[in-house]
Formats: sequence, C-alpha cells, structure tokens
Amino acid sequence: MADLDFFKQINDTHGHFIGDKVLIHFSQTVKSLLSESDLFGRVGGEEFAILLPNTDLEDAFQLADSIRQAISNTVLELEGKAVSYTVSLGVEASEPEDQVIDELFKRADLKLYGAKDNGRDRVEK
Ligand SMILES: Nc1nc2c(ncn2[C@@H]2O[C@H](COP(=O)(O)OP(=O)(O)OP(=O)(O)O)[C@@H](O)[C@H]2O)c(=O)[nH]1
Repeated sequence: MADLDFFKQINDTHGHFIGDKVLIHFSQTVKSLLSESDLFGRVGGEEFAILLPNTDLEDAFQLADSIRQAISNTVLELEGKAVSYTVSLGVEASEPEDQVIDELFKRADLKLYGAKDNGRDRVEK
C-alpha cells in the first residue's frame, strides 16, 4: 500500500489542480517501475495498492523503496511552480491462511501506518 505524504498540504499550498497533477505523476512513476504481471490501482484519494504476484517480500520491499526514492528525488515543474512530495509505503506478503484479499490489504495498511508514524518518506515491511 502506498499513500502520499501530507497531500492535504500540497492541495492547500498549490491548489487542487496541481494536487491532481501530482497524483498523475505518482501513477506514471509507479507504472514505469512495474512489470506487466503486476497490478496497480487507486484505492482512495491519495492511497494506492500495488500487487506483485511473482515477487517475494524482500524484492517487493526493494521495489517499494525504488518507488519511494524516485518520488523523493523528483522536483516537478507545474504551472511555473517547483513542487516536490514524498510517499510512504507498507509491504506485506500474502499467506496461505488469507481467505480474502482484504486480509492482505489490512496487514499492508498497518505497515503503512507504521511508515507514517516513523516519519514518512519510508517503507515498512
Ligand atoms: N487534488 C486532489 N486532492 C485529493 C483527491 N482525493 C483526495 N484528495 C485530498 O487528499 C487529502 C488527504 O489528506 P489527509 O487524509 O489529511 O492526508 P495527508 O495530508 O496526505 O496526510 P498523511 O497521509 O498523514 O501524510 C485531502 O485534503 C483530500 O481533499 C484528488 O483526487 N485530487
């Protein structure tokens, strides 16, 4: 699970239109780093789910950190303004006991909250 950091502040500082552009930039960045078999979708305002069916937990962590770094290292030029932002991610592996995908999402969300609590712009697994 991935959630943009302090996104309300981006909207408040730069306006909703630039906020939308940031969401698009995030989606494009993630897509550019995924394989064809991976799944990616928006699950809330500034929250996204990434499913990596053929990837173990360690490789998923590395991919999540590549996404984090790609975002953190970018300064966008939008409407003549320099805009930077960060993202926090929580990574979890599916377990044989999982009955529905929501169980995996819930665990990944807990890791995401940990990433937020531990300072944002980070990945927890
Ligand atoms: N521009 C834009 N803003 C959106 C969209 N969907 C949700 N938002 C905004 O996203 C913001 C989310 O704010 P919060 O839930 O407080 O989270 P946050 O500011 O990112 O803070 P943390 O998640 O704790 O780092 C709200 O201000 C929403 O209005 C959208 O489609 N476009």
